[in-house]
Amino acid sequence: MMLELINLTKKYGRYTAVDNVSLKVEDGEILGLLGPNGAGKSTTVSMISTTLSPTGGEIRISGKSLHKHPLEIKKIMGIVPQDIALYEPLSARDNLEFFGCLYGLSGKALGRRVDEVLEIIGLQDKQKQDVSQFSGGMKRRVNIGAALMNSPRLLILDEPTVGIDPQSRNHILETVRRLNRERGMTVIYTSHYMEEVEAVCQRAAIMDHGKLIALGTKDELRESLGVLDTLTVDIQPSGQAKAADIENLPGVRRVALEPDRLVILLSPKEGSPIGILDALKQSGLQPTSFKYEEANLEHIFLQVTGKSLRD
Ligand SMILES: Nc1ncnc2c1ncn2[C@@H]1O[C@H](COP(=O)(O)OP(=O)(O)OP(=O)(O)O)[C@@H](O)[C@H]1O
Repeated sequence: MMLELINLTKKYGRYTAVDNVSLKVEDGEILGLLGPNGAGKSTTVSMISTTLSPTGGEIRISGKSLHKHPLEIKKIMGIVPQDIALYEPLSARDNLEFFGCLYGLSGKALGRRVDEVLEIIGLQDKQKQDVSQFSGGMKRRVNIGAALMNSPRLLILDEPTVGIDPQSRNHILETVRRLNRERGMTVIYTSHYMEEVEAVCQRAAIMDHGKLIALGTKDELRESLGVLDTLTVDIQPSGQAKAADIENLPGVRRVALEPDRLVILLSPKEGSPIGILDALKQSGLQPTSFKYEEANLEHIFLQVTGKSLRD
């Protein structure tokens, strides 16, 4: 077990920003931390990175209490904060060297690690340029590089792709996947972008009003929350469909009947699209084509928080 939060709580006066959150992150896992603005994601991440101290509860990393062993544990963590913290007049290489020194590296070992990290973040060609000349996306990559200098086993990224160009964004997503795949790095990834979390993370934790309200793989969340999938079936315009008949099929929750199309909301737990298509054929309808859309994280999020992530 890489990380365990046990009843983690943070209060500001009477306001509870993180409310009794418990969760476990396995070794080698990428966990997405999702939530609308003010949900408590950054506060949670700041407690894990020791920049904030909890009001209650406990954080364990690799089985050890963070409160009791902060220095030892910080050696295995890399934190990429939301705000970029670099020395603008220095080059990318000098910035990485600086962070390496903070982690106690020096001499040849430092030089080697800087080369490795420049390769990981894909900025070997630009290593001599001052960071002040970099785009937002390139600065973000150097920021990630700084967190990688001590070869962390647990990497925590707080909204790493906000407001950057698509090329750097793709590079960052691929870097996270690569670090996880090739080095078995455990990653916590907070984001507003649902498709990023779907593309990168094995599980997602959804927070709202300081509470953890859902946790699991996309399929687990769909199942446990009863989120509905959508089956759209094109039918011969001459076919006679009766909404009532279709609504009685297993798993069907709602049917919209159009002259040449049926839109069916289906519980994946209780019914299958194949079963419905068969039943439609048997009742004399002729489906000409169909589209099945599984509920994605965006739908799941909307259902559990009642909000869209990009409000
Ligand atoms: N120092 C503080 N004093 C009082 N309230 C605070 C303080 N810091 C944060 N909060 C409040 O705690 C809540 C959680 O904030 P947090 O930054 O953790 O949310 P978040 O999920 O990271 O949102 P965002 O995506 O906007 O960063 C917010 O309502 C915020 O206003």
